[in-house]
This record gives sequence, C-alpha cells and structure tokens, in this order.
Amino acid sequence: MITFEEAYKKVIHYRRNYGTETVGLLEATGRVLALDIKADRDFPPFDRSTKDGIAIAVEALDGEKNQLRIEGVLPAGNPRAELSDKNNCMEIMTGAVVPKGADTVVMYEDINIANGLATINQNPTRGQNIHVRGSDVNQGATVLYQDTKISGAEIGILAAVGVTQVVVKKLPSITLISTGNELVEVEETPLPHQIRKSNMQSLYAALREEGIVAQQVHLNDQSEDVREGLQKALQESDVLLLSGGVSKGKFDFIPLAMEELGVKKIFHKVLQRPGKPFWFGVHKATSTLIFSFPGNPVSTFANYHVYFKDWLKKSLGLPILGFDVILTESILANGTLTLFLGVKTFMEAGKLRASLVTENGSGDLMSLAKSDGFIRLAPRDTPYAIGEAVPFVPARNLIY
Ligand SMILES: Nc1nc2c(c(=O)[nH]1)N[C@H]1C(S)=C(S)[C@@H](COP(=O)(O)OP(=O)(O)OC[C@H]3O[C@@H](n4cnc5c(N)ncnc54)[C@H](O)[C@@H]3O)O[C@H]1N2
Ligand code: MOO
Repeated sequence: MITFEEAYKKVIHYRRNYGTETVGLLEATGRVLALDIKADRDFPPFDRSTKDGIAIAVEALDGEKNQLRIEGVLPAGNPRAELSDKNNCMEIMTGAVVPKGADTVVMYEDINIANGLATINQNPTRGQNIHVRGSDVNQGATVLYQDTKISGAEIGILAAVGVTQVVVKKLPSITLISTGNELVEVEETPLPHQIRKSNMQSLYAALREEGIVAQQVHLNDQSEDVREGLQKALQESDVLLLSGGVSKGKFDFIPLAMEELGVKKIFHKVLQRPGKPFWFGVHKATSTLIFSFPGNPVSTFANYHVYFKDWLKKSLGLPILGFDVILTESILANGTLTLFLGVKTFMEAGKLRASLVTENGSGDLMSLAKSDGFIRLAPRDTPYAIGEAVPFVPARNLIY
C-alpha cells in the first residue's frame, strides 16, 4: 500500500492537456483562458470627464477672473468638441469627451450658473476630474493572462476589448459510473434492503461547479455488465469517476474488469482513511484516466476533493493554493494512515479555525452537509494539539 503523498504525486503526474476550444463570450464564465488578451485601444480611449460640471482651460482663471461664458453642453456619446475661446467653458457630463482646449473639469456643486455665465467658487487644480486617455492601460498592453479563471470581472474586460469569441482550455469529458445491486434510482421507493443512488448525483453537482456536464452510467454487480459498461465508457470519455466495487467484496469486480480491458493499474489502496481502497489507473489504448473511489459516500466525496479537484486544476493550468486551518480541539492521529476529517470552519481573530463535525463513519452521508471540507492529518504517534495549523481541503466555497 502506498502513502497519501505517493498517491497524490502519482495522480498529479497524470495531469493532462485537453487542448483549447472557442466559446461565446458569456459561455466563457467559469472557464480558463487559453491565450493572453490585449487592449484593442487605450483605456480610457479618450480624456473622459469623471464629473457633471463644466470643462475649462484652467489658465482662463489667471488673476481675479472667476466667471466664464458657457459655449455649449457636452453629453456622453458626442464626438470630441473644441472650446472656440479659451476664456469660455462648456457644460460637460460624466463620461463625455473633454473638449479640445480644456484641461480641467469643475463639478456643478462648486459653481453657480446664471445668464449663460458660470461662476467658479473654488480654485480648481489643473487636470482635476479628468480620467486621462490611456491612464488605465495603453493599446496593446496585456489585460488578461492565459491560465486565468474567468469570472464576472474578466467577462467585463473581454467585452470592453471587443472579444466575442473566447479561446478557453477544453474540459475533459467525464463519465460517472456507479456500481452495486443495492442501488435504485432517486425517484424510486427503495425496498428495505435497497438504498437510493446518491454518490454520483453529488459528484455530478460538484462537476457542474467546474463547468463539466458529466455522463452517468450505472453498472450492476454482474461481471459481464461491468466489463461491457466500462469498455463503452473508456472509448467515450477522457476520465471515468467510479464509486463502489473496489474493496475486497465477492462482487467487487472493478479491478479485475479493468485489468481485462487493458487498463494499467497505477495504484490500488492508499494508507488513508476514509478512502483506503481508492483505485487509480490509465487505459493504455485511449489514455482515459480512471479514478475509482470507494463506495462509502464520505470516501467518494473526500477522495474527489483531495485528488480529482487538484488533478483538474493542474490539467487546466490553474494554481493549487493549499492553505491551513487552526485546530480548536486536540485530535488523535493514526500511526500509519493519513486521516481526512470533516470540519466546520469559522473565522476568529483573523484566522480560519476548524472544529470536527460528528460523523458516524464513512457511510454517514448526512455528515457531509455539516462540513465545509476536510482537514488532512499526516500519520504520527502524538496527538494533534489545539492551536496547531493543519492542511485543509475545502469542499464548498467558504467566501460568498
Ligand atoms: N474486507 C474488507 N472490507 C472492506 C474494506 C477492506 O479493506 N477489506 N474496505 C472498506 C472500506 S474502507 C470501504 S470505503 C468500502 C468500499 O467498498 P467498495 O468501494 O467496494 O464499495 P461498495 O462495497 O460497492 O459500497 C460501499 C458502501 O457504499 C454504498 N454506495 C456505493 N455506491 C453508492 C452510490 N452511488 N450512492 C450511494 N451509496 C453508495 C454501498 O451501498 C455500500 O454501503 O469497503 C469496506 N470494506
Ligand atoms: O474509505 Mo473506507 O471509508 O476508509 O470506509
């Protein structure tokens, strides 16, 4: 059996590059940029008034003069105008182009207007209230970098520089496979010895958060069904995520079926809890990767977040930002296994702290709703102490 560190390293080693594709601007939300994006013009593209008021040439106020004749009104959206006389001014709206000959904008609150004359009550500073052309970025400058995850801010920038079609990293195609004769569909009423499928619904939803719409297949615990179903999925998908059928049970056909189909086992069983029977392999003919998670709901869910999510980030060129949380209670370590324990997190004195959620073993699906993620406790002989910082694997967005 291999350690968590060895297993994690092997999974990350199999990161993949699925190439790029082009999607419409709004469909790019949540995707990863595959190219740098450059400004197609200066930003702002013209000297832009940041206030409603008057545009003046500040030199007109030399000496005692504080009254200027108003030549006209400039709304946003008008082409650039020109002051015909530097001793005059023009009314100007926020977002309008500062006219030629003017260098300063005085807002309405600092002037009085009567009989076509503006009287300025406060001495302005040259250049005030003007957002100067190119002061944000110049034409040709890089405004977004490759490998950036696209959120609302990036969509706005892409729109501003006129990108209607965005080149993004392609996402892997994924099939979710559940196994087990005890499982029935969600809409069915289970018999006393049956349970409803839930692991794959949970992973389906988690993948949707990554922008991936997975296929779903169920295989019964008959070795022929398992082999046929796997064969088809291996041909159709970049990645298979399985749950169940990988421990020592008499009906745990997955490892054998994989071998028969030419899938190379990279490892089976990791010194960890939950998720010890985790099986990981690669199909030699198609390069399809297989993450075969143990069926207990907490095991599947924890393994997905610990291994698959980092594999996906690496494959898309995104950084893996590990962070620690502070323990609020002492916890017994295991001498040989890496433990993943569900915790609730909260901020206190500027630090993210974690308290254990009560969990009734790795079959306790209900405990998942109570936790924000999992702390990772490396094997050791001494307990983990209150106040110790330990690595945290989030399973939900902590900041909204
Ligand atoms: N003799 C041994 N027995 C077990 C070992 C072991 O090392 N030796 N490992 C235990 C551990 S740890 C786990 S975890 C489980 C994993 O077993 P499998 O991956 O073979 O999973 P199944 O037996 O098929 O199912 C386990 C459990 O999970 C439920 N399940 C499965 N799929 C779903 C699903 N899609 N939705 C909801 N629930 C699901 C299933 O009904 C079982 O209750 O093995 C231990 N045994
Ligand atoms: O993955 Mo198993 O949870 O260690 O029961």
